[in-house]
Amino acid sequence: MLKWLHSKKSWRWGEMAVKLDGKKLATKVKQDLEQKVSNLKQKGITPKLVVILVGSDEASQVYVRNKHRVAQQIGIETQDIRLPENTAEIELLQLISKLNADDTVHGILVQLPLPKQIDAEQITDAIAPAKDVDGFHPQNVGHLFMNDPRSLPCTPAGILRFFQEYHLPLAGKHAVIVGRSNIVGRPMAALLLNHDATVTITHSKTKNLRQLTRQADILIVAIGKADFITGADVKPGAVVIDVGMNRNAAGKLVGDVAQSSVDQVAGFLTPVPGGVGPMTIAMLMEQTVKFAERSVNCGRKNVSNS
Ligand SMILES: NC(=O)C1=CN([C@@H]2O[C@H](COP(=O)(O)OP(=O)(O)OC[C@H]3O[C@@H](n4cnc5c(N)ncnc54)[C@H](OP(=O)(O)O)[C@@H]3O)[C@@H](O)[C@H]2O)C=CC1
Ligand SMILES: Nc1nc(=O)c2c([nH]1)NC[C@@H]1CN(c3ccc(C(=O)N[C@@H](CCC(=O)O)C(=O)O)cc3)C=[N+]21
Ligand SMILES: [Mg+2]
Repeated sequence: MLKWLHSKKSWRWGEMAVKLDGKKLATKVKQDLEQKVSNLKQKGITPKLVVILVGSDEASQVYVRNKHRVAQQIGIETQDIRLPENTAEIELLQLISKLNADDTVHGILVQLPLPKQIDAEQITDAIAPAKDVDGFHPQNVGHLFMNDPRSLPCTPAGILRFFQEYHLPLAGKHAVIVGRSNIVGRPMAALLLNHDATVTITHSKTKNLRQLTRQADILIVAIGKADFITGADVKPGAVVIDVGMNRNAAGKLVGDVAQSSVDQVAGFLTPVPGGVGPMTIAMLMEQTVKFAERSVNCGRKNVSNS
């Protein structure tokens, strides 16, 4: 269905961009996963994801709730661990070490951002690479950059899935990424490079950033500033991926892209909500199931933390 949509489409002036429908694609991913989970359950294995949330950040609570809801739809077991804002780093490290050693746990996710007394790097380093569903552990980051990925960060993985589903070519395309965070911009760059795109990474110190975005065949925007990219910054026909999640003055969820103006220029565009967000969660589920499946292939019931 989505494939058909794209094959009939070529971009023309004055046409609106094709919407890259993350909600729909996530539903498809989830249906495939339901089958895989049911196969695993017949072998006596229930995929299990543990999500840890420290403190009471409001946006984080919404995302964590969404993760549990989607897991439940698919049949993935989740454990919801809430810790107070003033939790000490050592307590969180001890909890992670316990979960690393627990053979019934296939994936561990510590929701970011963390309160300031906790060093996020210490925490990502502590999660066993084989249970690192976020792909944030330095070992997994290294594998990704060496084009031998073991665990992919969910947001870049979800974005890649759009290109595959809609048959949008990557090889030789100029991809410009706005933002260089460890969770989106940097791993996205590595993933696109692995797929033979020519990648430019831009950030707050970049000079003439909008001259670069206008050259992009593929534009990925992940900075956290509403309406940062407008139609004037986009090459006609480009694929534009809006990763941003911002609340505007009216309390409405908006991305980093001025959607109505970019819609007139881009060939393809992800909406907010219903674009990258649902795909991020779908990829988290997919990774959890993969880790659980690997535990079967190892001839044991569960993955060890080595
Ligand atoms: N839909 C989803 O699944 C997800 C959405 N998000 C959303 O994406 C957005 C980005 O998140 P995240 O990557 O964690 O962001 P961070 O805040 O960690 O990083 C922001 C990046 O944007 C750059 N930046 C900030 N302002 C500008 C500017 N004016 N011009 C150019 N670059 C700028 C920063 O540059 P510098 O490095 O120089 O400071 C930095 O690299 C947020 O809105 C977040 O909520 C995030 C993860 C998943
Ligand atoms: N360890 C860790 N891993 C993450 O993957 C991680 C994280 N920390 N911290 C925060 C960011 C952000 N993130 C989102 C996930 C889902 C939606 C999502 O479901 N968005 C919906 C709407 C949600 C709403 O209505 O507010 C949508 O775009 O349609 C958004 C953002 C994961 N992140
Ligand atoms: Mg979205």
